[in-house]
Amino acid sequence: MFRMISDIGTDAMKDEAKLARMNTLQSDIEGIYAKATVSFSDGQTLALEPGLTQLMASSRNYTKLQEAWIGWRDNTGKLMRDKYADFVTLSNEGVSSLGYHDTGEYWRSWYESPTFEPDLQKLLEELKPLYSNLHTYVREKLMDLYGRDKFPTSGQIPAHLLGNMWAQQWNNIYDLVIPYPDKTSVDVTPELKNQSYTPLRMFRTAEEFFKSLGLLPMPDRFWNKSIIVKPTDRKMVCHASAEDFYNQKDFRIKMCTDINMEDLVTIHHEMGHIQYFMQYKDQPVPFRDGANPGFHEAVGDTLALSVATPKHLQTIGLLNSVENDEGSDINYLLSMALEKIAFLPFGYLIDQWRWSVFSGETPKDKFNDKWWELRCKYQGVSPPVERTSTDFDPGAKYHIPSNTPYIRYFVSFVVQFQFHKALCEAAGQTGPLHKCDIYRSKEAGTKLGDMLRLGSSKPWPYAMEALTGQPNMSAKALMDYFAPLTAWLEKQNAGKQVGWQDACSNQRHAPLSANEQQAKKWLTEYNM
Ligand SMILES: C[C@H](N[C@H](C(=O)O)[C@@H]1CCCN1C(=O)[C@@H](N)CC(=O)O)C(=O)N1CCC[C@H]1C(=O)O
Ligand SMILES: [Zn+2]
Repeated sequence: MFRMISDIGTDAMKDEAKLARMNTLQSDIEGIYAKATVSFSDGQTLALEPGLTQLMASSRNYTKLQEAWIGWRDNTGKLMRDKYADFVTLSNEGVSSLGYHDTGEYWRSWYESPTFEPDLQKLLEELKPLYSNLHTYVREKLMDLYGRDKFPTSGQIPAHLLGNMWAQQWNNIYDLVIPYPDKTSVDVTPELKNQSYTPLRMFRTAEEFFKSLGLLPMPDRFWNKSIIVKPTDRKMVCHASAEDFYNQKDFRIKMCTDINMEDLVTIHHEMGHIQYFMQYKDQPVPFRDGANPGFHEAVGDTLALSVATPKHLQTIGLLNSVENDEGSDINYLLSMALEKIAFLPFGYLIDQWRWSVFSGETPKDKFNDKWWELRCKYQGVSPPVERTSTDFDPGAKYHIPSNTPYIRYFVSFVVQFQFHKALCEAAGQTGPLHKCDIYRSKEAGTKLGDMLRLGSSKPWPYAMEALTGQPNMSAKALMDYFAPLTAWLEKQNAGKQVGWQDACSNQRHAPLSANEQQAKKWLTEYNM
């Protein structure tokens, strides 16, 4: 039932005036986020999409990145803190009449599991070694590029250097960390541009993958009513989304599509929601949901695990040659780790923060301290500049002002590898999981479609068992997928300080002395 009354549901809020106040606060907060831009010292003013997103992805100028990072937070979160605190109070009052202690408890109830929180913690712990090894490898490369004196002695990576406004996924710094530069590079963004792909062609390419599995095509109304490019005549929240109009025929995507690989993956993500909406459209309305919210997030990403393979990209003409050697393999696995492994602590900590706010554990004057306590501890990222309690950095991330729960993405990034493994088996693929492409497999499509059609009519362990043969969330498929990379990273990091201290320190590393620089240069050349 999460979808129908995901915020509170009007029927839950007895007091009309309080409901009106809560909705006003929510729309004020969303309005701040929607209108925010950053004006730079050089006179340039950028909106989040495409300007700031492209800058965070492609700039290698430490100071420019820092200016964008601070400016975005000054013009979003910093303006929301007090309103958000009032919103939390009213949101909790709303759910208390539904019988929940607070909004966080209500949101967790959608997973229908008394062990949901410890299960999540166990998954994160299982995945921590792989994340720590990736973090260490990336940190070393960034220290070489930006200088050790920019990095805290406690081991975190400054959050503005990871190619993304929130450091949530690091795929945009792939070129800075690529293990074997002379081997196949999987980034097809240049090729998308060379072949003058348009947003529509990107959407048609995604649809063709779904149809190749025997899944449902996008209906005409979808193509007529969706908005897939940033409108020039009016303001629109560009953050990509997919909506179900609950009339069994109207399903739409809104997205300011940029011509790059990241957006091609996002298109699959959004189209995965549409496919789910359509597959369960004949269920009674209360069952027109995902089996749990994480399942809804995992559909499109699961298919994108096939689409992103060099083999598939070659099949659709976006990669002209595929080399089958260890170096190309590691290059590919690292690019996937920058998107999937890097995300895990981020996907976990957003609602750890929010649940602690809803429960009352984190009061308003501790909002930002708690946020950086979690970011430093779980994600191993640090703020580029000192933060104060009047900052409100959580508010700089879409899902906080839009009040969209986030643990669903952590669940999705785990279960999508279970789904991928099950569909690869159904498709009769036997090689390593990261090379599997289920393209054109009707067996895989039937298996997935059968699970999607259930909607939320069965408990999610039933749906999980129907698809994968067992009822639990498990990190095993994800670990199997990345196994070759794990071994390679451990070798790369041998002798290095792996990991970071829980708390971020303000102290930075001393710069290398001249002869230390020289020694490092020789070492690097020698290792080559
Ligand atoms: C880009 C994506 N946009 C969301 C999504 O598609 O989930 C949008 C905004 C919030 C909910 N939403 C919807 O479309 C829902 N209506 C879907 C549904 O009905 O369940 C997004 O936010 N992502 C993708 C990766 C991680 C996360 C991020 O970018 O941080
Ligand atoms: Zn989604």
